[in-house]
Parts: sequence; structure tokens; C-alpha cells
Amino acid sequence: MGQVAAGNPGGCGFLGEHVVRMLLQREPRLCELRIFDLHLGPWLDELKTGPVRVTAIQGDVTQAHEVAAAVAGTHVVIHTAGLVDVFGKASPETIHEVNVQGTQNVIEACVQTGTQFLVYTSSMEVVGPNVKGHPFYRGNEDTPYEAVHRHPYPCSKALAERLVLEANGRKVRGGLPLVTCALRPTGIYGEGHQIMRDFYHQGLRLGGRLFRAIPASVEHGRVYVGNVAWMHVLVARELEQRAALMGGQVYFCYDKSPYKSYEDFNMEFLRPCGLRLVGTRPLLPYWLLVFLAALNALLQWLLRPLLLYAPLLNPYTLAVANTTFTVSTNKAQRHFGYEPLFSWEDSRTRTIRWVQGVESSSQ
Ligand SMILES: NC(=O)c1ccc[n+]([C@@H]2O[C@H](COP(=O)([O-])OP(=O)(O)OC[C@H]3O[C@@H](n4cnc5c(N)ncnc54)[C@H](O)[C@@H]3O)[C@@H](O)[C@H]2O)c1
Ligand SMILES: CC(C)[C@@H](O)CC[C@@H](C)[C@H]1CC[C@H]2[C@@H]3[C@H](O)C=C4C[C@@H](O)CC[C@]4(C)[C@H]3CC[C@]12C
Repeated sequence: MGQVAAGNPGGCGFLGEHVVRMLLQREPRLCELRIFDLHLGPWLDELKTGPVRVTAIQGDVTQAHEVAAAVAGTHVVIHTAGLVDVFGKASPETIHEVNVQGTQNVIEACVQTGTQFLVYTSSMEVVGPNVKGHPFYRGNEDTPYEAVHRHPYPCSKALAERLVLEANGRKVRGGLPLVTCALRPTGIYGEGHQIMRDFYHQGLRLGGRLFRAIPASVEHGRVYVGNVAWMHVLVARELEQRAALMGGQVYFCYDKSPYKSYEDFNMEFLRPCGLRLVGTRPLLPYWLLVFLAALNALLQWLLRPLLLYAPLLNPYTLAVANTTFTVSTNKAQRHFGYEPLFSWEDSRTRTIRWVQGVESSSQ
């Protein structure tokens, strides 16, 4: 592959920013990088002084013509744009419009303008946890699992992923085949993770304490954002040479992050920042948590005409947090030589430093 022009819808988000920086640091053939996002970050300005031509494009993936204009002339598109909402902030229609129609627009833009390689950021939630609360324990890309969803977010990710995989092999302008691939991160953590920031601020408000709500035995797979970004860069690099093997494939994003409950895993970073998790077992019975989650959902609905009430605890987040979902796979290593770039110790240290910075920036 010669000189590479890459497009990155969603490049200003939590994951997107790490993908942008990883591309600039570790893709020597990159000659141009276009960052397409609804909200452009101020940090982009610092990137325009380097050898790679960096173009920031403010645009909306739901607008097909804007996407086509941004994609035209690129060699590969890394599509990380999306509405990551499991807290009821956006309507189901908006989630579908951005995540599904937006992804369709990216696909059509590649076909119409002749971009041959498309990498899509999917999610573990395409698989589960399902509405029945079935655990997914150390599963891989081939593990049978009844993927049944009702929430708008996982439904939209599953639909979008299917569109991407079905588009593999379509002829793009110029007659060559489109080569697509979907990456499924589990819960991403690291510098810039808003939910981690929310937990930290919640703990500060509660006098340095967080209260266990989920049994420690319920394990949740997590993956460091730098390793997810690295996997995206590797796929973008290898997709051309390994099109027959990788085209139309899905890959879980994984690294050496330990399997722990969601709350215990977060404490790996919040404990060194002065917080402690109260309780070796959930302090409230599960039925009471279910009641409180339902109450939050009712309050959100009642208050919506006046204000947005979107707490962390709702029926969906409680169900997800309370269902084991861990992956154990090496498909990415077998197919394109992926090895985590950051060790668990390095990922942990970087995340702790970031949380500590959150403290100083919020004072
Ligand atoms: N955060 C996680 O734990 C996680 C895990 C698995 C998969 N993912 C997936 O990774 C991707 C990125 O997630 P994230 O955590 O970085 O989210 P994020 O909200 O931080 O980033 C999403 C980006 O998309 C942009 N965007 C949203 N709507 C847009 C639109 N209409 N047009 C153009 N840009 C738009 C946002 O401005 C933002 O910069 C998403 O597709 C998400 O489903 C995230
Ligand atoms: C209030 C307690 C019950 C607390 O433990 C709730 C935690 C809850 C907010 C998170 C638990 C699991 C998280 C999800 C998981 O990490 C994977 C996801 C897939 C990704 O595509 C988007 C984010 C998310 C849905 C993530 C969201 C927060 C949790 C539900």
C-alpha cells in the first residue's frame, strides 16, 4: 500500500482521538488524515504542524452528502462515530439515525467515491449481554450466544455492524471490491473515559466513597483505549494485503486487562486517587436496586419536559452491569498479528494519571 489518506468519522471522541493520535504516531505511510466529526476538538489545531496533512471537517454522518465529500479520495475509512447512549439522553430515533443511517451513509460514500477499505467500530453489545441476562463467559467470535436486544443502543450497533459486513465485496467506483471489517471492543477505559470521570466525581461527592451495587463475582471484560486504537490502526494497515482473510470479519478488541466486576475494575484507578469501595458484597438487595432503577426511569420520563435526568443507574445499565460478559480470543492475533501495545500495568498507570489530572482540572 502506497501513500495513505485516511478518513475518521468520530475522530474527536474518546476512542476517536486515540485513533487519530495512534495513526499519526504509528502509520509511516499516512500522508493525509481527515477527521470528520459533529464536534471538533480544540486539540486538533496542534496536529496541523506535523508532516501529515490533517484536515478537520465539521459534519454530520446523518447527512449523506457531507459524508461523501469528506470520504472522497481517501484510501481507508475508520468509522468510530456514534451515539453511545445507554442513559436515555437521546431518543431511540436519534440513536438509530446516527448509528445505523450514519453508518449506511459511510458505506455508500465509500462505494460512490471509490474508497476500498472500511473499518467499523462495533461493540461487544452486538453480542450481549442479552435481555435474558445470559452470561457470556470467556467467549470468542464463534461462541454460540442468543443475541437478543431491546435497548436502542445495542439494536443500532447490531444493525450497523450487519450493514458493514454485508457491504463487504460490493463494487466501489472504479470496479474494485469494498473490503470491510468490524471491531468489537468490550468496555473501553483510559484517558478521556467520561463514565470513569463521572464515577470519580460521584465518589468525591460521597466523601471519597462508592458503594458496591454489583457482586464481585460478576465479571466484565474491559480493554484499554490505546490497545483498541492500535487494533484499529493495524486493521487499517493490513486490510489490503489480507483482504481475503479479513474482509467481512468481526474481531473482539482485547488485551491483558484483568477480569473483574465493573466496580472493582474501576477501583483499580479510583482507589489510588483516594476513593474506596464500601462493602465486600452489594449493600442493597437486588430487588431494591431494580426498584431504584425503575424509579430513575420513571423520573427521567416525568422530568423530560423540564430537564434531562440521566443517572448512571437505570434498568438497562443495572442489567448489563449485573451480567458476566468476558471475552477470551486470539482471532485478531491469528488474522493480522495483533498484540496489545500497552501492558496492563502501563494501561493502569496511564489511566490513574489521567484521573488524577481530572481532580486537578476540576478544582
Ligand atoms: N466507550 C466504550 O466503552 C465503547 C465500547 C465499545 C464500542 N464503542 C464504540 O466506539 C465508538 C466510539 O465510542 P466513544 O466511547 O469514543 O464515544 P464518544 O461519544 O466519545 O465519541 C463518538 C464521536 O462521534 C461523534 N458523533 C456523534 N454523532 C455524530 C454525527 N451525527 N456525526 C458525526 N459525528 C458524530 C461525537 O461527536 C464523538 O466525537 C462508538 O461507535 C461506540 O459504539 C465504545
Ligand atoms: C449504578 C451501578 C449499577 C453501576 O455499576 C452501573 C455501571 C454501568 C453504568 C456500566 C456497567 C457496564 C457498562 C457498559 C459496558 O462497559 C459496555 C458498553 C458497550 C459500549 O459499546 C458502550 C458503553 C457500554 C454500554 C457501558 C456503559 C456503562 C455500563 C452500563
